[in-house]
Amino acid sequence: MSFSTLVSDLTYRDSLRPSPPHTASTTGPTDTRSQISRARSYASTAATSVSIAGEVSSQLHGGYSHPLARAWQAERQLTKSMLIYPLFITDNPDESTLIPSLPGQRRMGTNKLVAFLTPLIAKGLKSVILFGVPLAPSAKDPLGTAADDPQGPVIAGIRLLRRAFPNLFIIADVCLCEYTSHGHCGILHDDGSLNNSLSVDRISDVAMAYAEAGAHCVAPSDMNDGRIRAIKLKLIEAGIAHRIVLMSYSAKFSGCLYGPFRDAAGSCPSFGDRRCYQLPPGGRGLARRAIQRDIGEGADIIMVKPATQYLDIISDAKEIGKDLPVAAYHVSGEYAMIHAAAKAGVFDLKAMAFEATEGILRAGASIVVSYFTPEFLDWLET
Ligand SMILES: NCc1[nH]cc(CCC(=O)O)c1CC(=O)O
Ligand SMILES: [Zn+2]
Ligand SMILES: [Zn+2]
Repeated sequence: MSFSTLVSDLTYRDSLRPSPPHTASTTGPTDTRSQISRARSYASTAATSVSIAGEVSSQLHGGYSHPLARAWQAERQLTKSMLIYPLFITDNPDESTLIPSLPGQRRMGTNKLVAFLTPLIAKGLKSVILFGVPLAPSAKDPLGTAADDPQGPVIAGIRLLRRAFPNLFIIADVCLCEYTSHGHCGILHDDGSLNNSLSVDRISDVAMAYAEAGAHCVAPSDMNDGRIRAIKLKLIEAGIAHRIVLMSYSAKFSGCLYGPFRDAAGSCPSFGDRRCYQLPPGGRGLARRAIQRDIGEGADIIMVKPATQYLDIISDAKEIGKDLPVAAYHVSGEYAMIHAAAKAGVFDLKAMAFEATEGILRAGASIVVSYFTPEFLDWLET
């Protein structure tokens, strides 16, 4: 064993010795004195700077005892401009109903939007994502015709919000499941499977209609293969690609966390499930391929959804797409779980909302779609 290995080995073993007990958040004067004298004794006994460094680097609390110093430990601190708030807009203009499975969230008609959003915008709301909810059963058909109805809730909502709130960034979720009679995210073959090419044609037409109505961003959440490329090409052809952000739900996993959303949007499939077009929860490689593909097809932002069960995917997305922003959707089931657990006394709602959202940022996201947005506008200063 060489001298330097011996020294570092001794230092390492010393660091394993029990240190004097101290209180959780502060280090008392005795403790500090004993550290200094121990550090000095290392310095004076043969031990080189290696062992001093070992002793000193075991002390981490000093770097984060103050709240500001704690905040500085995060690579990305949560700010209001990172948040996107989901809005469910119904085809009944005067409707405003609480959604039972999404505590505190409402389904609203266009006549209710301005009064609802005015105070939120005053508190710093920067962006919303719109979902259309046709309530009339007659509004649904196999092609999801209502999705781009010029009088429908999304297009009417975009026009209205652009006029009422010139600084609000408006995102339109693009999918057919809210509008199809079968509740699937595309157009089907006779055997009930997705017809990918017809679906992509239709989805890209719907995206164009939202972009032309004034959305700043279109966000296809359907997962049909090739839809990003199809939308980008149509945007280019129409000469509006330079002013529309294309946000792809690239890594969207199937699972049980979308239940409250499907309640809210009335988009539960009438048969089967979404497994053949949403990713299997264990499919990390598939998610990486989907992210790579969507970047190659022209996505400007990539999204991972759900969020807290998929932090590794968010981190993969940031690594694969290091030159574009990564968004995460903290979905309805995650929100409902936090509410239910807080109500049962498991934890404090606000503390958990922060912990979950900070985890999402730490993993690599810089944009978060969150039902907690109105609360964060109260909780955050900037
Ligand atoms: N394509 C529809 C869509 N867009 C966003 C969500 C989920 C959002 C949430 O759960 O909050 C869903 C549900 C689904 O795929 O069934
Ligand atoms: Zn869908
Ligand atoms: Zn399929």
